[in-house]
Amino acid sequence: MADRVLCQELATPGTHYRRPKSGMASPNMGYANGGGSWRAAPRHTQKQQHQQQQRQTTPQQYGNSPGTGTASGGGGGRYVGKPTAEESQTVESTGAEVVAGLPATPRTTKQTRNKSEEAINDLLVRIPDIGKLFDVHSRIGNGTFSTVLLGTLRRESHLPDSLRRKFAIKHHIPTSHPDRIMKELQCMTKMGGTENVVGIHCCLRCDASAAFVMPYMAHDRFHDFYTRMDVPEIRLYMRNLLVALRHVHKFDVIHRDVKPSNFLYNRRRREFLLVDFGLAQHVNPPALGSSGSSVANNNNNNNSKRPRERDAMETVQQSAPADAGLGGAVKRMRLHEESSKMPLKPVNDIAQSELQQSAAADGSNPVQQQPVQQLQQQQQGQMDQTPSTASGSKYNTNRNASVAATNNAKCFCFANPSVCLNCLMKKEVHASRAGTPGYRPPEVLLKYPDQTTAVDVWAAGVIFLSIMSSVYPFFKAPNDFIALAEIVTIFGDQAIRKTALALERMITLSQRSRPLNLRKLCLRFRHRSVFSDAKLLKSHESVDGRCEVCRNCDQYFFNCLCEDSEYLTEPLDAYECFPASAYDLLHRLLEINPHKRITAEEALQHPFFTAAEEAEQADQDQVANGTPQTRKVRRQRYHNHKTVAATPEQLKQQVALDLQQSAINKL
Ligand SMILES: Nc1ncnc2c1ncn2[C@@H]1O[C@H](COP(=O)(O)OP(=O)(O)OP(=O)(O)O)[C@@H](O)[C@H]1O
Repeated sequence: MADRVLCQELATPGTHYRRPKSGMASPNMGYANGGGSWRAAPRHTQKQQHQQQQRQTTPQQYGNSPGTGTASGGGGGRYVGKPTAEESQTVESTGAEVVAGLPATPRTTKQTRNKSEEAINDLLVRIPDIGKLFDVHSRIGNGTFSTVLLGTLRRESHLPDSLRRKFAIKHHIPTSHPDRIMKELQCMTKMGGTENVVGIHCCLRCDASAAFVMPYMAHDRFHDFYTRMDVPEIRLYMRNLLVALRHVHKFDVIHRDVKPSNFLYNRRRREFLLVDFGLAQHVNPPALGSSGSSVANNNNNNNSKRPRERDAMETVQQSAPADAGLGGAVKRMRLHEESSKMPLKPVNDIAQSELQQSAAADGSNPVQQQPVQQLQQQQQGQMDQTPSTASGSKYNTNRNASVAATNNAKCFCFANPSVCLNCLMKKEVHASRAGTPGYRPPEVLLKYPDQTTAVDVWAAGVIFLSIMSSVYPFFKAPNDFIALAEIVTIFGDQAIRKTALALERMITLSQRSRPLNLRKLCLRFRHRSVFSDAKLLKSHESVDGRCEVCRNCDQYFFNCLCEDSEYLTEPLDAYECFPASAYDLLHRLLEINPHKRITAEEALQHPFFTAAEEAEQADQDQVANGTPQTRKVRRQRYHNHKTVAATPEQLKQQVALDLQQSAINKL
């Protein structure tokens, strides 16, 4: 059982540590393997992995060559301006540089340029109207189900570059299901264009191909800024992300794919944009109680599927073994049930709708307390999940006839090469797992059917964790079981067990694991070069060259990350760069239990944001009143914010102090 998996880079790469002779696990050990035992990952291997990762994420640059964009449009497609300073630093999620103006000297390889041209040609051939309306310049993003290209209006081609409006044209691949495209479109028309949520200008369709025309936002690449932001900028980034989520959640919509590449950020202009509603889903309305009555609602979850990274709806009984065994190669795409079939609006209707912010947001969040889940059981080698109770679940399927009779029946699967009859008779559980690996919350990994907007809040927490720890991606597991094990490693087994119980899921773990301290984790990662220094190890080694390793976190004792560490660890205060409230917010965003997790709305009221806002306000007031002490006050506040809280108790006290401080500031 792989319930203790050290997340990536926990063992610090780059320094050579002697293996402890005590026989304890070494910090050089990285992932647990599929069977749950620790697999040694020597430092050089980790380094290689890291380098490989770096290579994978090395920016590919796609400039638009002067010839692009003219496939069907004659000379009008040439885009011959120079990039502005701002534009030339913009990037796309796959690492491609988006040169919004024409690069004087294309900096792309031939291969990437070809890909960009291929994408342009493909779009213009499949939807010829695009070529009549737009000059398409380059590919700016490439996802599983779409390619995003940069376009400008042909009728504005006579204007100087700086005056030509830019558009992001999202070209859906023809195999994308119309319902999925329709839902994405509906999300954007209903919610977009405000509060950092991407809007849509129009949608063009020709036969099986569809393209969205969205406002283009030049943006920076997460890779380039996540380690460079100071606290005010982190605050700004997180606030804007939460503002976007609050807006989306007001519509009872779960974005389901919150990750850095879907939250665009233009550092210079301080602009933000949440994009990609391809996996968005409506929160299930409250259960009707009677068996089988809400199957259609449940089916709403199945609205979007991604065959590669993002796996959407699968039945619990099918999903995990295939994933685990085949590394994600086998993906089922059960596209669309009757509830999601809606006629597409005529193109013109959509084109005219310039992002009305019409839909009333009542703010209610019908987070339903889920009725009892039906029994289901899996034997996955590493982990069993068995719902603890049985009764009238709304997720009945055609197998529901004998449910009452079989729910409490004994299971005979164990040690048998087949699923026992009793288990075969159990109802299927439909739980969406749409989303990007690494950002899936515990409830998704536990296959809890009644997922809410808390799914997005967890993902925001993972982004925050990446920023605070300077580790991106933070979680990187090959399948959902290891993903869950990574979470267990950090948050401890108790938290997961309790949540599983609260969600009426059962999780069996082979060993216990105490939680790590998030502050220690962040600072230890952030300053990995310091804490992994060979000299530091040397200074802690005994005369015979041994150094004790913590059995729980597998770090050398002086770097122990455990919440309740029994060791005297290296002091971290000197390296502190965050206010205590940042850790508190991180804890709340990454609350294991989705029912207890903070909402985006609440998070925006957290002292991490409010204390700073009020401090700023007080500063402004003082300036307005001509008080000469502004700088001193600011310094004092900065000092306050730097105050360190080492334990959870101190952390709470610190947050209370922050609150007090903000109350004083108000006065
Ligand atoms: N409005 C926009 N302005 C600028 N760039 C954009 C815009 N929309 C999308 N992009 C770029 O295109 C990339 C892919 O867009 P999007 O996520 O919508 O496509 P996708 O096919 O769903 O991708 P993925 O499968 O990776 O999520 C984004 O990460 C971003 O870099």
